[in-house]
Amino acid sequence: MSSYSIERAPAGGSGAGANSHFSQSNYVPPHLRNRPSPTEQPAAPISYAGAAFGNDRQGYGGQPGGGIRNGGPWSDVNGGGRGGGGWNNRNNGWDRGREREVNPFQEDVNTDPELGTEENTRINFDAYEDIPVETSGDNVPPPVNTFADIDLGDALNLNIRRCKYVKPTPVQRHAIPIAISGRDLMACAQTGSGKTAAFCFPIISGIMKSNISVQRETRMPRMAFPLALILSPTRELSIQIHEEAKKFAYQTGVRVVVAYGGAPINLQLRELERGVDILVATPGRLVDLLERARVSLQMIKYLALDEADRMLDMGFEPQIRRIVQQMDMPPPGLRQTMLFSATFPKEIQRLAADFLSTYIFLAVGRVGSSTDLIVQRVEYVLETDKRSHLMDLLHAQRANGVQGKQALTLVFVETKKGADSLEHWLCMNGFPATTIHGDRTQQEREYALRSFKSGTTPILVATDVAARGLDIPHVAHVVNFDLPNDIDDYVHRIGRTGRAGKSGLATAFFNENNSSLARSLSDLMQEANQEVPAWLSHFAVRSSNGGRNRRGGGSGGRFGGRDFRRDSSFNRGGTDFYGGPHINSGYGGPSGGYGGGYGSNVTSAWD
Ligand SMILES: Nc1ncnc2c1ncn2[C@@H]1O[C@H](COP(=O)(O)OP(=O)(O)OP(=O)(O)O)[C@@H](O)[C@H]1O
Repeated sequence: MSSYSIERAPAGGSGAGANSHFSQSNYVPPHLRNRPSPTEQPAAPISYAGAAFGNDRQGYGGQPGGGIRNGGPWSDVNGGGRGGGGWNNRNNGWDRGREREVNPFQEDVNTDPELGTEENTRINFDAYEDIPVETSGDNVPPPVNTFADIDLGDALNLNIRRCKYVKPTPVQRHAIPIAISGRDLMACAQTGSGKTAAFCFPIISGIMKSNISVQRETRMPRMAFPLALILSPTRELSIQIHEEAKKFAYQTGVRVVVAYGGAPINLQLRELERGVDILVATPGRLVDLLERARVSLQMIKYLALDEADRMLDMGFEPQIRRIVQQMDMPPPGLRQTMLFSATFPKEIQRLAADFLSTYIFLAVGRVGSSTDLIVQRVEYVLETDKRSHLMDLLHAQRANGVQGKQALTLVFVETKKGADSLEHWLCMNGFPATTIHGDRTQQEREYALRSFKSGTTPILVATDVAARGLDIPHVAHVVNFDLPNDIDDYVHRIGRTGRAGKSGLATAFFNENNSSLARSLSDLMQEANQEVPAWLSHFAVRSSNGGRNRRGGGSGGRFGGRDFRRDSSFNRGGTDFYGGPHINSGYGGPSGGYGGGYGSNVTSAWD
């Protein structure tokens, strides 16, 4: 490995971030881009009304609990106020003359950012310290130990302190310097380990520091020209990323907008018209906006796919190809592309290489592994006994005083109908529950999430729509009432607990119908130092000739997280995906790799 200095990043590097001159730039906040040139119209004097942080809009009309925090983007527009545009350590956020940037920290607003004594500082970082890290690719920039080791800009640094992030998590330590240096990145790190910030910080910082021309936008005033696009597979996850990104971008002058299906498009169009730097979107709604010619991707400098393996699997891949390859987005090399997930089957890695330019592969922990912060239990339960078994678990929790807002239970089922019926049954039996799945309206889905988060209904019955990415504080227990067919889906589901250094419990109901998962489940549990019941090991042996899943259950192969470019079978035919074997491995992983083939589980696009 040749070491790489961020300060010495070449100005003409492969990605957009390579233009990281840290000098004062000509960056123009989006609300000013359709105006005459800044030289003709001097910036208004800064008059940020820092004390008033109220929001004069309500969430959904008539819905209880529709406060600002959980109101989602349908309620995040405030009224008047005035402030100054600005970037980096100028001290203000965007301002359209009519509108002031809402403070996303809300009740934290008067908290001195220096006083980092609250929730996120209690994160158990020791839990992450001995995690093996693998990086591969050319000239991998070295990791950092503190946020201060990277010049992210004063305004962003202040927001990091407001979030009470005292130090970077391992994926942030490695991924942020890579992304800041302008390199494309495929990053894999365990659930709940801080991947959102790992791609948001470099994007926000890059936009703050960049020289962006306003030329193209002035030609088509009704069309939005975002500089960064963050795609995610579900509406709720896009909403969450938007909420996070708004916190990180507060008073940086960088404006973040969200667009997702199921919500009125007119409101989203209005938000886009007001200007957008970072667009967070689900693929279906974005295609709609592109077809209406209300968004152009020609100025995209940063593309991030969250849950990238899901975004590139069979349910979404055509839409993603359409957005990334068939519209007006700059090609790899002219944009910077970052792919993040906790799981990355090799077949998907190979596909993903189409979207990347000489990228760095980063794995923090083994690809697809679960964190050992989660205690995993598997119980043999016949289909007919599942309800009474769940009831026993819930009664036991109640008897132990584990209930209410501080101990939420998320129950995964296979079907939407099953979700509704289980929810009804739980409510009838004295356990307030709600449900989230694809047959509910978006309003109902968001309301259900709020009701769950607030503890009003401390049980949420969900399909896989809630399996990925959702960061819900206080989920103490995940129950796989119906196990998924794919071990990666299991990893994401149980990852709704045990996040950010906190511990959690995951219970799975297993029976003959789940035989094909036995091998990979028992391997996964073993790897995470969990107790594997003897009966599950028997199932694993029995099913290892017939089972088929991503980890190679059928082939008896070991699962190992690593860069697919290191696997010679993927390099047959003379394609050099790799561009030089510069491999830094914190652990001597075997070369087995996935190998069982990517299952033919077609998942529908959820947005
Ligand atoms: N440096 C940090 N210090 C403290 N808390 C952090 C830090 N970075 C992230 N967090 C918190 O950790 C939690 C999990 O982060 P995040 O949702 O980004 O995880 P993730 O890796 O994307 O998970 P998933 O794979 O499930 O999507 C969030 O509540 C976030 O605010």
